[in-house]
Amino acid sequence: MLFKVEMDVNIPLDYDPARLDELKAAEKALSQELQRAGKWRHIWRVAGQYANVSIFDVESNAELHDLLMTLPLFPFMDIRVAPLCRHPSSIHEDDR
Ligand SMILES: O=C(O)CC1=CCC(=O)O1
Repeated sequence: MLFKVEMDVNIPLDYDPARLDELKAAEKALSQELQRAGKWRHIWRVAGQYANVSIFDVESNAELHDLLMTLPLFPFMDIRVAPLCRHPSSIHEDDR
């Protein structure tokens, strides 16, 4: 199942910079692990914003929920999720 996930990151201005660096490093490591596993298909920075648009490929709504909850930056994120399905004009056979 494919989902568009929009993540806005809002870090408090007085948050400890060293702790923030740790969280960002952990977030990057987990994101890249999930990308290698094929679960996190795409991640794009939204220009001019501390935000991304991502495409996830997971088995269920519950798997997506559990995965998003494990993100180290989850406590600082506003997340919007939209389910995706194949567009009838798509030429990509592997789109589902
Ligand atoms: O910087 C972001 O958009 C938040 C984020 C998600 C995965 C990652 O590595 O950073």
